[in-house]
Amino acid sequence: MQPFSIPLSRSAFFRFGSPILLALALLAGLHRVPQLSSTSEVLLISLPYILFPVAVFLGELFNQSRTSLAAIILLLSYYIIQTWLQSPLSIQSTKLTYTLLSLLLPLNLLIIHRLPERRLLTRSGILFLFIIFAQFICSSVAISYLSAFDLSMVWQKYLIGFPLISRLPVAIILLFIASITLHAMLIFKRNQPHDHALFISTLFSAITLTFFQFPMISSVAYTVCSLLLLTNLINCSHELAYIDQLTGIPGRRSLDTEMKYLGGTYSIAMIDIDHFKKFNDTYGHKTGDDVLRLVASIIAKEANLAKVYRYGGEEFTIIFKGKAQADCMRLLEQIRKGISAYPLKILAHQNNETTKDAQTISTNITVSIGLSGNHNIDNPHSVLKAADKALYRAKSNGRNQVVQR
Ligand SMILES: Nc1nc2c(ncn2[C@@H]2O[C@H](COP(=O)(O)OP(=O)(O)OP(=O)(O)O)[C@@H](O)[C@H]2O)c(=O)[nH]1
Repeated sequence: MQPFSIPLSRSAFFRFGSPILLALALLAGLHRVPQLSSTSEVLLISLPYILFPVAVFLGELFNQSRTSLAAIILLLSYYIIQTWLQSPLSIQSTKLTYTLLSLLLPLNLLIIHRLPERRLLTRSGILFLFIIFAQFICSSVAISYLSAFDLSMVWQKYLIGFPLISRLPVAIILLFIASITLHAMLIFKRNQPHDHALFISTLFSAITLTFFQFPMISSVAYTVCSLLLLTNLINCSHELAYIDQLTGIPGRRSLDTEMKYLGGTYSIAMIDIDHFKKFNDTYGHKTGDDVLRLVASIIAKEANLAKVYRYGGEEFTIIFKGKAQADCMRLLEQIRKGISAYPLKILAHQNNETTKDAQTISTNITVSIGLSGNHNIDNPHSVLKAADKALYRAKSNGRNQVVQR
């Protein structure tokens, strides 16, 4: 179950909508490309050569190797465009290079989804890079061989084009549309950072190759694309630091940051799952993880506007800004009752922790809650300590209850 408090920048709508809006803005501005000085032109042409390697490096640093691979492919395709596609497409070898690049690029970006999220220099990463290299060599050989023949008949017969809109054959435009749709569907289905990265890469390479007749299109579109990939990676690093990976809600670091800025009236609640060790021991660690995710999502949903954090282990913290202790009791009781009444259907993995051996069981869990407001306490850490003491009392009073300071 997914947590309910996903920030806008990580939502599927944002990950889908923001590149689309930028792409539309870019398309709308295509006819109005300003006259650039030669220095600005050189700078613009150089930007993707600088930004994509940075994206490869950051992707490796933040364990996002699929984003790194996408950046490598885009860097290579940009090099091909700048080196071999600056002559008119009426030249046979240029046309062949353009067609092969437009065909292979979306296919390779699709393949990346199938690769495991490992570092670049592991077996799957090296194998993929070798396949890219092999494609490059085979394409070069094919282009130099086929350039000797007149292929205009084949071109017209099989790759029908609309020269007024695009130099790209309709079949390849359709391939781009299909792969963009697929990447978009994956964003809405599972919303992983690399789904966003591959969607961006396919979208902007499609724009470049479809509207190839516009001057500087590759430099502008690839620069926007590399900046979006970098933004995606920076977002990932923030997520790694501040979001708890298991439950998807903010983690301890977020809580520590928030505590520094707490002022005025506020209250803090500490929530602890009862007999959680027993869950792990009886049903296995994976079931324990499922329970943690579920409890996090129930608390995040019920807490309304209050901020929820995973404090660590099976403990959660809620910060109620602007609320005195007494004002939080009703909501906390609601959370406690909500969790204890939840008909848990969990996959019990037993001793052998494989999904195949798992069976569904129905059970219930309870939580104990300690609450403290900041009345007469001078700093947030002491308030949290007081809430923790109240939680301890809730445990020793028999669990499944809310106790205030
Ligand atoms: N599955 C899973 N278990 C965790 C995680 N973090 C901590 N735990 C387990 O949480 C359990 C906490 O157990 P205890 O602190 O003894 O508390 P308890 O069993 O909940 O008992 P009371 O708090 O006294 O009701 C330990 O078994 C930890 O291994 C996690 O991320 N996943």
